[in-house]
Amino acid sequence: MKIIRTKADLRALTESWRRAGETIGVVPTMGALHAGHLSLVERACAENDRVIVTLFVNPKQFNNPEDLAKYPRTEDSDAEKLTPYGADILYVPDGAQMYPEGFATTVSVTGVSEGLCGGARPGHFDGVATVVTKLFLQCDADRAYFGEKDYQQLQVVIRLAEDLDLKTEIVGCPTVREDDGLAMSSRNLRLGPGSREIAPVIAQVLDDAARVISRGGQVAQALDNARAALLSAGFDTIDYLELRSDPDLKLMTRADRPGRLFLAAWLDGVRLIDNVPVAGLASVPTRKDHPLEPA
Ligand SMILES: Nc1ncnc2c1ncn2[C@@H]1O[C@H](COP(=O)(O)OP(=O)(O)OP(=O)(O)O)[C@@H](O)[C@H]1O
Ligand SMILES: CC(C)(CO)[C@@H](O)C(=O)[O-]
Ligand code: BAL
Repeated sequence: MKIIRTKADLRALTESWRRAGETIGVVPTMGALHAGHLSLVERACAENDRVIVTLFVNPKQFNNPEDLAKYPRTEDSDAEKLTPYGADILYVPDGAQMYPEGFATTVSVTGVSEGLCGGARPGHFDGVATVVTKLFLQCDADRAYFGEKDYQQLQVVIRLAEDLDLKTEIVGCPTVREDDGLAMSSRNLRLGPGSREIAPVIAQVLDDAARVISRGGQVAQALDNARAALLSAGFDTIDYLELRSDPDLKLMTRADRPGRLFLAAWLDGVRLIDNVPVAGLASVPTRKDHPLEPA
């Protein structure tokens, strides 16, 4: 696997692959690779002739300077972890390659980017949409691979690829979890040992709430119970815990169609996110069954 740092070197390679009629898959990352990322790389290698993994900690998607400063940077071990997978290139552009002086364009997606992480991290999805559009074009990508752990991001990217008539097909991949259920995430590295033990409560409360809701239980009550369980386990703040329809991410107050529960919460100064599917009910309980449920 070659490490490439400039757009010009990348272009020379992608053009030679194109001349040979080869397909190109891209896996955008911010590094600190774990088995979640590697599952995307494995799939990309199975479905494309050539694979580019990108590593760029994108300043435009961080609304919190401390979060950006503390983001893990582990290029050498990332390159080592990728070696057995057969990716062709690790593309590591710097800020000047991505945002040269005078850069003045933002890609902004409405609708699916609103609320959830878009509400809690103002400007975040503009930064993501702008950088992934550039990465798809720089890599001349036929396919791009994204994890469902960042489900709202996946929907934002699907929308922008369709709206901008990009040729890149967006492939969503399931969330990879630790044995105790915690969704793998680069930010997990920042949890102390005590917090690491508490963190899987996120997956447990989401699973419990999803089960209650898909059996017809009241959404508001299930979410209140989940919030109480998180706070008593030691989480400091809950940015959001919401039921949204899937895939348009509209707020739902009952599971009358397929939906997802979305959660972002702070533990030990680290912001963790997760989501789980909620099956739509075949027969929807009426307002009479649940008089306290909001309409
Ligand atoms: N546990 C996971 N399972 C599947 N895909 C994942 C997982 N974690 C991250 N990804 C995907 O990997 C890609 C790159 O993500 P990123 O580099 O931000 O890693 P991350 O672990 O999500 O880090 P962060 O701590 O910033 O959330 C994204 O498409 C993301 O959805
Ligand atoms: C897609 C992405 C690499 C864009 O910077 C980032 O948001 C991420 O790692 O999920
Ligand atoms: N995993 C999404 C990238 C971010 O948190 O900024």
